[in-house]
Amino acid sequence: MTATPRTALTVAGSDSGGGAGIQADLRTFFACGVHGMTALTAVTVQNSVGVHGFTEIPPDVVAAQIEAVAGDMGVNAAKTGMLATAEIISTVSSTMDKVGIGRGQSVPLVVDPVAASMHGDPLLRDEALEAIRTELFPRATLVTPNLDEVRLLTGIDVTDAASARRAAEALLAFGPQWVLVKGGHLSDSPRCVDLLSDGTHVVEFEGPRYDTPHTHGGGDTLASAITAHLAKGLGVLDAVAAGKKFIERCVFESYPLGAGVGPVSPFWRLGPDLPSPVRPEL
Ligand SMILES: Nc1ncnc2c1ncn2[C@@H]1O[C@H](COP(=O)(O)OP(=O)(O)O)[C@@H](O)[C@H]1O
Ligand SMILES: Cc1ncc(COP(=O)(O)OP(=O)(O)O)c(N)n1
Repeated sequence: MTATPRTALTVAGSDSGGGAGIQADLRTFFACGVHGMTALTAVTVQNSVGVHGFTEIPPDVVAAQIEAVAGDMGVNAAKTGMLATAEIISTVSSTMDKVGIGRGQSVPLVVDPVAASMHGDPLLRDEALEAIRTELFPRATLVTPNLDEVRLLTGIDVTDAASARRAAEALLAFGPQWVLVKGGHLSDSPRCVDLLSDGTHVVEFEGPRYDTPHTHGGGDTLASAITAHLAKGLGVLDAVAAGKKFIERCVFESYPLGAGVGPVSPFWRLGPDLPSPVRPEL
């Protein structure tokens, strides 16, 4: 018997293609060495070419999943991804308070404000954006929007470092402790720069931009790697630094699958004997 591992909870939707959503979160938690737990919010019909529809889980069932694992197994850090509706967002927000997860409580909460897939297919009902701003963001230790989500949430079009800083300030006004503005979509930029701010510290995490179309699940993988490192006891700055290093390599190791966009790969972390695009014969 070994020691009890650290635990991370993801509250998110299922991607039937296995590259994003709860599947990406679980494989990232595993690769980062924490025990992953799930509260499913929606079932998407999804593959490499897009999201063909989704069905939500009843809010009381979402709450029951969170309470079941928090009460019995304990949660060291949590993240939210696709939440689909305003009702689910409200229920998740109040349940997080009830079980002691989120800003001002002992367990950190990472909020990835998933609104649409990379193909532009909606993953959030239109009326739910306001609930993300007013109910979820004030409870977040860290929020991790991509540039499309920044535009939806603040109206700010991020084109450079100065507008990324303005966007971070606008997002901090909704009440999260930290904001990470992800720069992956600035495809004109030769480097991928993610800007982290709590209003006092402003840090740019800069890395290479790999020339690959296969970045499905990148946002989920980054947010869950950060969550895993928070679960292991790192502070936000160190957890984001570790998450950025992790996602860089996952993008480098991404692989084609299906006719469209393939997923980023956390397999590299698990050693040379596991399936990896660098060993295509497997
Ligand atoms: N081509 C790439 N090469 C290296 N890192 C990338 C690449 N594309 C995105 N990233 C990184 O992956 C993470 C997710 O970024 P982004 O694509 O902006 O979010 P999302 O997947 O939510 O749309 C960020 O850390 C970003 O810098
Ligand atoms: C079920 C589900 N959740 C989230 C996403 C979006 O994931 P993300 O990591 O932002 O990746 P891309 O959509 O950019 O590939 C999803 N597609 N499905």
